[in-house]
Amino acid sequence: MGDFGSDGSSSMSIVMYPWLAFGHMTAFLHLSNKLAEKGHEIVFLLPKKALDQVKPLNLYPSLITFHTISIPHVKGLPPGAETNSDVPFFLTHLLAVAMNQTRPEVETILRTNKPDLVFYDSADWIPEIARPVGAKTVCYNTVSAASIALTLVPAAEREIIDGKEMSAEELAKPPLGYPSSKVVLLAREAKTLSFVWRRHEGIGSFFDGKVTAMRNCDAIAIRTCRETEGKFCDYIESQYNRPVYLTGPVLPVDEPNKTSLEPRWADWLAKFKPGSVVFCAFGSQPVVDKIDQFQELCLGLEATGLPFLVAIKPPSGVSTVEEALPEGFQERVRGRGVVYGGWVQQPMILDHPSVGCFVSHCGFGSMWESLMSDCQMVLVPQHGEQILNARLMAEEMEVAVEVEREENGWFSRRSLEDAVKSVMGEGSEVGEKVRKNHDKWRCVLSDSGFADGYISKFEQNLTDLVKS
Ligand SMILES: O=c1ccn([C@@H]2O[C@H](COP(=O)(O)OP(=O)(O)O[C@H]3OC[C@@H](O)[C@H](O)[C@H]3O)[C@@H](O)[C@H]2O)c(=O)[nH]1
Ligand SMILES: [O-]c1cc(O)cc2[o+]c(-c3ccc(O)cc3)c(O[C@@H]3O[C@H](CO)[C@@H](O)[C@H](O)[C@H]3O)cc12
Repeated sequence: MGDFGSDGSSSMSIVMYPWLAFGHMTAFLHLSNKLAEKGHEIVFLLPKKALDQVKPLNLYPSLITFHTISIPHVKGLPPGAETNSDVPFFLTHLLAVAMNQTRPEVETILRTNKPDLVFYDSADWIPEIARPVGAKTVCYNTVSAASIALTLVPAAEREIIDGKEMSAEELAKPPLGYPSSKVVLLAREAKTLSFVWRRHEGIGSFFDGKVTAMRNCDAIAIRTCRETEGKFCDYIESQYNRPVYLTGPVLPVDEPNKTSLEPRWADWLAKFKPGSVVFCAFGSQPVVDKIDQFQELCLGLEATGLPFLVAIKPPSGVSTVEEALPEGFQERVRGRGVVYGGWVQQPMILDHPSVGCFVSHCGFGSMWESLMSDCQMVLVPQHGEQILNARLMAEEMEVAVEVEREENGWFSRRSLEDAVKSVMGEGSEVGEKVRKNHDKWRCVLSDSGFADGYISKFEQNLTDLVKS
């Protein structure tokens, strides 16, 4: 490599400051590992509370240094809230306000470290404080290109009259030039997008923040690849007139000395036949909010007759998953079904030989992990972005089955049971089709040169950017 970096060394010095959500921090850390593997130095900014959970993912402690940031209390947030997991969805904007208040601390860090590059996704003021220290900025998006293309491009701007909420039809309308008729939302699903354009005092809307973040950076990066989302990436590039760099899937590789699956899950899973267990996980944030929908999920899995392991946050109104379980459920499924409210090692569970099906909320991280796994996939997306990821997987790539919902958005135990049986049942036509397509995609994505090729190209893009 040529010489680059402000001090003329051959390694770049990078600061990362992801949005205060585990799905984002985890994705930024996986990318940090890939860049550290190439010899670059990273200072990773995160809230204190997140450190214990994120630290074990650091594969290069000598090159990736964590720096904890104090997240101030903002009126209206639960006491001690530091990440999205501590905050109900409708208060997320207050967490963004709190993140904005960390600006002076981050500014000091940048002045001290004088990095070559700063990566961020939510803190749209990063370019203003990075430029004076000579750093280039990369707005790194850990969500699908499709979800950015549908709502977060200049052409998706909406005129909000007197703070009036938009109709579902208005929310569902793709922006001019949007490149897909399949990866779209039904009107009832688009209601979950109303948060995107809703204005909040002192901070504007989510749309304003993201558009500012992408307009002001030196380059936009997206955790995706051309093979799955090329047309969406081209659309974003044309909308922002900024270079769009792709990192590829950026999944953690199997390390020879990696930690093993917790014995309690390894031992439990070992009791079942290969490929027989249904693993169900809904990401790092509480997503199934209503207790009756939470119970329907449990009852649907019970009805499949298959062994199952669920990792999910409790719904609103209760503090543990046990309190939310349907009556008599634990007794009925004892020995073959577990619902757990804590953190599990999802990638290792997906890798376990006994696990044959993944019921997922289709967060973008989970989407990549499931594509790389051998599991059959059933999708139960909850919010706009996850619904778009699900459409990409079920409609464009045809590698998964999405659970059917009723007009009011409700999914029944029966529809979940049917979806699981359709992919797990022997001789099922749908099951065969998605398995075949999934196998093809896994082959492409797990080819030894595929992910490495993306990272090498990405590193070259960064090098050119720093030198420019
Ligand atoms: O118990 C758990 C829960 C989650 N995880 C990991 O945490 C990550 C969760 O990320 P996901 O993207 O799937 O889902 P989240 O809902 O947490 O993320 C959210 O923010 C990031 C976006 O890219 C997602 O699309 C959005 O849903 C995955 O890598 C998953 O393996 C665990 O390892 N254990
Ligand atoms: O729900 C969403 C629908 C959609 O069309 C786009 C997005 O984009 C993002 C996003 C996040 C980060 C980026 O760098 C770009 C886009 C979404 O992010 C999620 O927003 C939630 C509300 O603030 C937040 O709770 C969650 O942590 C984010 O992952 C959502 C949509």
